[in-house]
Parts: sequence; structure tokens; C-alpha cells
Amino acid sequence: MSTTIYDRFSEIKDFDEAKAGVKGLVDAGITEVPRFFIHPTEKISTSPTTELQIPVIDMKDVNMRKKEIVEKVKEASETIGFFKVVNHGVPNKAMDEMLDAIKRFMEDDEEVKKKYYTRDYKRKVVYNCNFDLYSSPAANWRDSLFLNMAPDPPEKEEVPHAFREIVFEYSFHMKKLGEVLLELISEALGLKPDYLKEMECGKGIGIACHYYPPCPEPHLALGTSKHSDRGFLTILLHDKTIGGLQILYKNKWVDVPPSPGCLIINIADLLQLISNDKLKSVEHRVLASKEGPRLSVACFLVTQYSPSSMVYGPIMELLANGSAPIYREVVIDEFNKYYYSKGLDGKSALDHFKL
Ligand SMILES: O=C(O)CCC(=O)C(=O)O
Ligand SMILES: [Fe+2]
Repeated sequence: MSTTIYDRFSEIKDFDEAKAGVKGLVDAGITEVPRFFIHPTEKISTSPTTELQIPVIDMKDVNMRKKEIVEKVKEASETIGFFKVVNHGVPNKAMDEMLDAIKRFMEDDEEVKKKYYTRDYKRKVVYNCNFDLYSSPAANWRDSLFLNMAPDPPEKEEVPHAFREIVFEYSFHMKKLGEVLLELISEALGLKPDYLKEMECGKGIGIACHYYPPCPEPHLALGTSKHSDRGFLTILLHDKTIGGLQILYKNKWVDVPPSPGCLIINIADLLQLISNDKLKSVEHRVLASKEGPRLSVACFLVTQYSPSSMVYGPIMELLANGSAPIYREVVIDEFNKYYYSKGLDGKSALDHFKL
């Protein structure tokens, strides 16, 4: 083993054992980004295109306007893989309170936060810095709190104080909106409305609360490196004023500016897999910034979290016209294990499951 590799590992380990995250570094007054956060320049540099605006879909009176909305969801899900929704039924107050809870938790006393710092994903409440800290090529400039809210939510006492009042309510809204979206997407695929719900694509709800502290050298680091999401569908609430989210469209990065009140929906890997590539799980990332903290809440609709022996493969009805399956059937535990071990390394997990 070379000395450089050894040094990198122990630097990461020391950082992890301090349990203070990126925020701890910023609070300590660092002016340079530690080496293990440095991404190769070509992975950061960007000349974003303005060619594309993410479609905004108005969900008002969704049942009355179903046909029109399904068409829009279909178009966006088959091409850009992302769309925004307005009049989605999630109260602004609940969204504001979630963002506020992230700030309160992350800015709480280090000793309070440390109690939740872990890499044991069997726990329902996990606070750490980079779930893939030890496996990814370079760490990301963010701290996160993961709450595994469905199907088996944590006890109230297991949840940090800052989230105790709001996260159960937020999770209820996510489940409700998730079911409507899965219905629209089922219909967009030409399936009966409750098809994806019956497949349990929205049974599990994982909520990732991200806190991106200001970065002293944003040209060297990333907030979140290029990745596509693991589950079926993601409902993303992002910062009201600080941008940074970019999605990859036709090999170019597209800026997604803040849009208070909107939620951003994206197709994730397992939906691409079961739709046999009809729907697109598109790569995205978050730039680091001198401005901060940037806050976001990513709600992942997944099937039951591990251990899960559920098996998913391309939907039979979608192969009825003679299309060949692109993916083999996958046990969820195997998919999760592969996704986690690979980390956010910029490559799609889906390739691994292609026939
Ligand atoms: O913070 C964001 O805006 C995006 C986060 C994200 O992509 C994720 O958690 O998968
Ligand atoms: Fe993501």
C-alpha cells in the first residue's frame, strides 16, 4: 500500500471519528478544503446550458385533469427524468418547518448531534457525513441526517428534538403525494393506475436531510457528486434561495434554480429498471458554494428497506410488444448492497444489472 493511500484513509478516519462533519471543519475555521474532499477539476468544471427549463406541472384538480397531467408526466419522465410540481398538496408550512428543522439539528450542540452519528444503517435515524465516505473517490461537502420513516417509522423518542414535531407529518404528506405520482406514472406507462402502488414502489420512505455548509474553495469540491437515485422516485425539496443543483441533459449540466413552493420530482434507478428504460433515471449533482448553509430534503420512495427479498425486473406488460428485457431480475437487498458499496462514484448502478 502506498503512503498516500494510507494517509488518505487515516485522514478520513480521524475526520469520521470526530463525528462533527463538514460543519465541524467550517466551525473550526478551516480556509482550505482537506485533501479527501478534492474532486478532479474536470469533474467539477461546468459551463451549464440554459437550453433546458425543467417542466413545471400544475397538479391542481389532478383527478379532473388527469389525462392532461399524465401526458405531461409521461413526456418529462421519458426524456428529462425530472419535473417540478406546484399545487402538490404539501403545505408550505410543512416544507418550511422541515428546512428549519435541518438547520436547528445541524446547528445544535456537537454533543447532541454526536449521539446520532453512526454508519449503522439498520438504525432508523442516521446522522453522518457522506454515507459513502470510505468508498467514494472523493468526499462531498455536506452533512446528512437520514430518517427511515416507512413502513416502520422510528419511535418519537428516537428522532432528534428538532424533527420530532414535523417529520411524521412531512412523511405523511410524502406518502400521499408519492401515491398520486405513482398513479400518474403507472398511467403514463399504460398500466392500471394502482399498478406501481401494488408493486410496493412507494411502501418505503427514506428522508435524507442535507446540510451543505459554506465551502472555502468551491472550485475544488462538490456538494453532491454526480449520481442517479437508488429507489423508484424522489421528491426533492430544496433550498429557497441557494441554488447549486444541476441535472445532466444531453451530456450538459443544466442549472436548477431555487423555486420556493415547488417540489422537484425525479425518476430513480429502480423505476428505470422496471420500466425497461422507458423512463429515465437522470444523473444530477450539487455544486459547492461559498454561500451557505444550503438545505435540502430528498424523500426517496423505495420498497421496504433492507432486509428485503423483494425481486424486481422489467414489467411483463411492457415487454408484451416483443421488446427484449434490458435488465435481469434483481433482489432489492442485492441492489442496495451494490449501490451502497459503489457509492456516488459518478457511474450508474444500473449498468451492473443489464443483461
Ligand atoms: O441537495 C439536493 O438538492 C440534491 C440531493 C440529492 O440529489 C440526493 O439526496 O440524492
Ligand atoms: Fe439525488
